[in-house]
This record gives sequence, structure tokens and C-alpha cells, in this order.
Amino acid sequence: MSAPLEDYALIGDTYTAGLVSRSGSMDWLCLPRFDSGACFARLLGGERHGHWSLAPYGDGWSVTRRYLTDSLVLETTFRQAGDEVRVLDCMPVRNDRPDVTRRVEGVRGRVPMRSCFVPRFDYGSIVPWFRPDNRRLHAVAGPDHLTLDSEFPLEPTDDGRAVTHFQVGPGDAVEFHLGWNSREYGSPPRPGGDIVSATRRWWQEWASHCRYQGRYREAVVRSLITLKALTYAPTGGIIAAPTTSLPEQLGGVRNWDYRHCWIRDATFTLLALLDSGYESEARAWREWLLRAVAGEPEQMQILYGIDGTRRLPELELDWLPGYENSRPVRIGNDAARQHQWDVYGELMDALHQARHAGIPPAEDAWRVQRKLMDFLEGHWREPDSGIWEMRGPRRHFTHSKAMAWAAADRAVKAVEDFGLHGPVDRWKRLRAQIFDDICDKGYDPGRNTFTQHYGSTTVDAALLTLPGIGFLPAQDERMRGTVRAVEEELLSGGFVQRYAMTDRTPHVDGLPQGEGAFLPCTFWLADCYIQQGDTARGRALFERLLGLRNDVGLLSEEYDIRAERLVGNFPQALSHIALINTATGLDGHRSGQGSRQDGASAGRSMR
Ligand SMILES: OC[C@H]1O[C@H](O[C@H]2O[C@H](CO)[C@@H](O)[C@H](O)[C@H]2O)[C@H](O)[C@@H](O)[C@@H]1O
Repeated sequence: MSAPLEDYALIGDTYTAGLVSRSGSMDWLCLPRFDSGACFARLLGGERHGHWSLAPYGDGWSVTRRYLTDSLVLETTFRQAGDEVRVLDCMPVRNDRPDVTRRVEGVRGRVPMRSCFVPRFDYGSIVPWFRPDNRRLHAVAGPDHLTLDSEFPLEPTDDGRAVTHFQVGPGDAVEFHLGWNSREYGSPPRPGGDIVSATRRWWQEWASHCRYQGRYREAVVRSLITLKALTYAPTGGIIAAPTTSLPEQLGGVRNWDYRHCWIRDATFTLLALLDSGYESEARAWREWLLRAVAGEPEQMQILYGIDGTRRLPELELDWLPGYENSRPVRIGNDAARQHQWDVYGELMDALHQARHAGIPPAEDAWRVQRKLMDFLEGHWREPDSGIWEMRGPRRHFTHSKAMAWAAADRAVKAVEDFGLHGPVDRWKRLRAQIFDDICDKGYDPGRNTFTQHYGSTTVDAALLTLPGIGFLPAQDERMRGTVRAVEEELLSGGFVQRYAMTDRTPHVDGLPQGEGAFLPCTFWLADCYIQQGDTARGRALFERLLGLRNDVGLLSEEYDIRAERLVGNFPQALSHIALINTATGLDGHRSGQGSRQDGASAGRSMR
């Protein structure tokens, strides 16, 4: 069985990532890319689905963990009586092929250690052939070829495991290297040099460019490093999380594959990176984006594969029982076929922010934006699946319309602020039309709140982003009423649900009821408090959210209030983005998703 989510730490090489538990077991690793089949899938099943444990032998060891300062090198320290040993885990940022380095360092006493290597390709389903070769073990099946290098002879057992026992004393260091090779690479040379120090230095150099110097620096830098680790270096694509099917409710069916690039999530990531001083990532993401959406605007998808692939068919892996028996385990994501109008606004906004940040213009950007605007003009009145990717009927989601407003607003500003060419008067009229439409149909004057969708009687946490995009100031009475409605309807145990799942809202998402509180939405509520001037309240909520991070500073997508556990895919970009934004807002630099609040006046002036 897997460990609780809180027990996992992330390592990665900006091509793929793995999760290591407190007890030293690597229970999730997809090779060679984020979206490849996992060779360790115990996270979603049991020992037989693949893992690699490296820890002191026997019971009774206490464990502490940390990342080496400002890096993605994980240090796990095991102590018992007078004995102490540490394991350093990392993936060197890649030159050609993936490599996991695990270094054992003796500190005190003579510590008996055990490495148990159980690779299972294709998400735990395929037992490889093993071929020992002195201190190297080959594990091969189909397209996959792992090599495990060690200082000890590695002998496989009949049940497809390689178990090694050894001892370390003070000052001893023992390293294991796991490499993945495709057939054409053949057998790679043994890795050499001080890989752990080089990897630590790489991350520290990267983190040193962070502009944020406020009081939450440690949490912000950890979040930035996590976002960088979720970036696919060859294309600049940014994944939503490195896992699939970690459930939104323990034992539930809301289990999705997040190892893909959502325009929405990636755009928010881009803005957080840009605000924190990381322009080259922003440029790389823009290249990815422009390539991915190239073609006819009606063919634009809301999510793509990490290399821009469009087809992401959703499959269920029936041999995996799922994290804590949460079936099904899915790969691929059918949300790729949905229409969600908010992504047009997010995309237009991100390219606008990139211009504001002085990122040199991309050749095709404005041409693509104009085509997308033509498309949106003809379609914004249609219903969509909304930011939460509802699998129920399409609706007129108020947040989606507000993001269509944001798209029109940024188109106008591109002409007015940057001198780009376009039908600015037409776009101004469009912006005003959408604004009026929302205020007429997506606002309930009786309750003084915007509503989830046109004509609905409930609210939606996505509406908390309206001040951040500049639609209305947070102090506007309608926004104050909306915040109050969110508090009344969606707050549970102090954390915010995305939307109500009650008998009043049947079939809104087409799924059985029940999921955790959504952490990004709770950060958005803190943003609204700060924007309304109630900094103390915003800070208190923010610090409560910080308290949900695990011991190495990571957050999942959701939080199960009753079980007091993190749930959903892990670590999740959206949660870490929201953390960075709120921290930045609390330090007075800005609040909300991006410095976009100048847009509100433009919308209203056209009424
Ligand atoms: O809850 C239903 C949907 O859940 C996933 O979508 C959520 O995650 C996305 C990635 O972080 C995010 O962009 C979206 O706003 C969230 O609702 C899942 O990917 C969908 O397939 C599913 O319908």
C-alpha cells in the first residue's frame, strides 16, 4: 500500500518527476517523461506495482526530512538510539537521459541498510527481464530499459526484485544510480562526479533569481521550485501535477490525470514565474503555447500533451486498485474535448502580461490573438463546461463570461497600450456587451451576489477571481455580496469548496457528490480579504493554509476537512501558484492572479 500523501516529497529533472516517501520508498516515477508509463506505481496500488525502497533495515527508526536549502535535493535522516544515517535523493537536471541518484551517508554508528528495487513497467503491469552485469543490473521490457548501478553485486530474485543489504559507518558514502535508456541508446556509461552537489548548485542558482524577499520567502521559493520542476524543459510546457488519479475524495471516483498542460494552469504558472523574476520560463511557455494553439481557433483545446499533442484519450487502468482504493485509475483526460471560454481570457491576459513585463514580442503572438478574438466574438454567448470542467450539461457559467470580458479587455489594451493594430472600437463594444450581459444574467440583485451560472441560485468560488482580473474592484458592493455568499455557502471548516454539491445543484458536474475543499479557491478568498483591505483576515487564512503544507512544503489540490488530510493530485501547480500570489499580495506588491486590476474601470466606462 502507498503512504499517506503528506509523506511524499518530489524530486525531478524538468522532464519528469518522482515521489519518495518518508520511509525512503520511491513509489511513483514515470520515465522518460512526465506522461510516460510509471515504472514505480505503488502510489496507486501495492508493492507489486513497483517501488524502490532505500532505508535502514529493521523497525524503530525516526525520520526527519528537508530539501537542501533552495534546492530539489531531498535529504531524509533516519535516527535510532546512537545511530544516524541520511539518504540524499535527486534527479540531475538532464543532459540526455534520466537518472535518479540516491546517496547514503553514514553519520553515527554502523547502520544496516537495505535497498529493495522492484521495477514494474507500464504502471505496475509488466515484470521486466533482469540481467545482472557485475555491479550493474539491467531490467528490460519492450521499449523500456533500466540500469541500476551500485557498488555491490545486484542479484535479482525469482519474484522480480533486487535486494541489497549493506552497512554504513560515519563518513561512509554509498551511491545508487538508476538510469532509463531507450533501445537506441544502448547501455550508458556509469554516472560519475559529485552529482548531488552539482544538482543542489543547479537549483540554488535557479532559486537565487527569485525577486520575492518578503516574510514568506521560504514558502514562496519552495513553490517556485515546485513549479519549475513541473515544467517540461524541451518544450516549455507546464503540467498541472506530476501524478494521475490521486482522488479528490478518499475512496471516490473523481480521479484524473494531471500530467498534461492546461492552458489555464500553465498561464497562471507563467504569471507567478514572471512576477517572481523568471522571464526565460515565460518565454519558453509562450513558445509552447503558440505552437500548441496554432491552426484554426475553433480547434484550440483547453489542454494539450507536454509536447503539444492534442489527442489525450482517457483510459482506465483496471489492474491498479487506486490510492487507498480510489478507483478508477485514469490516464489521459477527456476534458481535452471540452469547451471552456475562460482559457481565451487567460491566454489573452498572459500574453498581455508578458508584453507588460517587457518580454520581447513573439512573431506570431498578435496574429494568433486576433484570430482567437474573432472566434470568441462569435462564440462567447454559447454555454461551456466552465473552469471546473463540469462533466454535466454545458451552461452559461458566469466566470467563463467574465474571462471572455477579460479577453476583450486585453485586446483593447494591446491596441491602446502597445500600439498593436486591431478593431479597437469593436472590441470596446464587445467588452461592454459582455459586462452588461453578466450584470443582467449572472448577478442576483435579491441576494446581492454573482451566481455560478446564469439563472442559478448558487454561487461559485471561481467568482472570487473577478477583482483579480479587473472585472470589478473587490470593494464593489456586488463583490462584497459575492464574498459573503461564498462564505455562507462554500466555507466548510474554514476552507472553500469550489461549488456546492447539494440537492439544490443536481447534475451540475455530472459526477457523484463529494470532494475536499479546494485549496486554490481558499487562497482566492484570502486575496479578496486583502483586496478589500482586511489584511489581518487575509493573513490569518493564508497562514492557516500554509499550515496544511507537508513537512517539505508541498500542497496537493484539495483538503479533506474531516479526515484532515491532503487529497487530489500532488503536488499541484494551481495550489502553489495561489500561494505565491497571496504571499505577494500580503507583502503589498499585488493581490490576486496578476496585476490586472486596472481593467475594471475600462469595463465600466463603456456602460
Ligand atoms: O473535477 C472535475 C475535473 O477535475 C479536473 O480538473 C481540475 O483540474 C484541472 C487541472 O488542475 C484544472 O484546470 C480544473 O480547473 C480543475 O477542475 C480534471 O482534469 C477534469 O478532467 C475533471 O473533469
